[in-house]
Amino acid sequence: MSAPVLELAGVHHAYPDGHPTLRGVDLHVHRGERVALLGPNGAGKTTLVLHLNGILRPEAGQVSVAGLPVDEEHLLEVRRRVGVVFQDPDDQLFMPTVGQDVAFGPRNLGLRGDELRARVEHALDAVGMGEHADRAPHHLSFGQRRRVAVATVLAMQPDVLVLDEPSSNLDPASRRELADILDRLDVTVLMVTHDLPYVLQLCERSVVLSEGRVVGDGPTGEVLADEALMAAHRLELPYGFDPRSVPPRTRATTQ
Ligand SMILES: Nc1ncnc2c1ncn2[C@@H]1O[C@H](COP(=O)(O)OP(=O)(O)OP(=O)(O)O)[C@@H](O)[C@H]1O
Repeated sequence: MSAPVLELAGVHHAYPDGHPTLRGVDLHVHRGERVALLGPNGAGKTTLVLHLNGILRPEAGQVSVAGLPVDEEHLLEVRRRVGVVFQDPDDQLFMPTVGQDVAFGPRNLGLRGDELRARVEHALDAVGMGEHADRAPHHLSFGQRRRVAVATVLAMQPDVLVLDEPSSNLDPASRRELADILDRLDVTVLMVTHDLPYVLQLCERSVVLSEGRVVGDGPTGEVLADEALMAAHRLELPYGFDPRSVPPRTRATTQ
């Protein structure tokens, strides 16, 4: 089996106020996997994500991406390889047009001309926004802005796409459209979410984080059917939703 594309080993973290957030997290994600990171409010999910691209550093333990330690020396390469789509697309869109926003990252990598144009087109097409390259991001709907935020990350051709609450604030149609888009992408995914039906649809594996520790990790159908685990960590499926009624998502991982 090849080295994991994401690896956290014994990761501890506390914010400057001393509040401990991660208490010895071990997590391996292999290429091709789609993993949901679940857990109650305050479990440490966003804190964990911020360790993947070096915004936060562990007090103890190691984080590595595609075999590279997340440290000062490897930061640029790590940030190319892990693309994080934050919850608010407006944190990621700041250029006058959609096309310029999507071009921003690859341009910083040195791409120019036809190569840059092709990269932008491909990323916008992947999220169904190819027709909108010349529009101003602030003229788009929230759902369209979230898709463009995904495209800004895809344009970097990351090894891992990390999504923080991808379905939040989307109407049902936009939620479904984004699920279809994510389902078609051929990239390793780590998705932080409270939307458990989304997880059943998109992620074959689920990891449960609670009070800064991994307390569950397994096939999504099994994790969500574990009533004791779910109740202990404030995870609730919509009323009447039976995780066993959804066929388990299976994907071949390239290991
Ligand atoms: N900048 C900060 N300074 C101090 N404490 C923080 C900071 N950011 C988060 N925390 C605390 O760290 C803990 C973990 O927060 P985090 O945002 O990682 O949780 P989460 O699992 O992503 O929660 P949610 O599901 O609500 O988004 C919480 O107790 C939170 O109050």
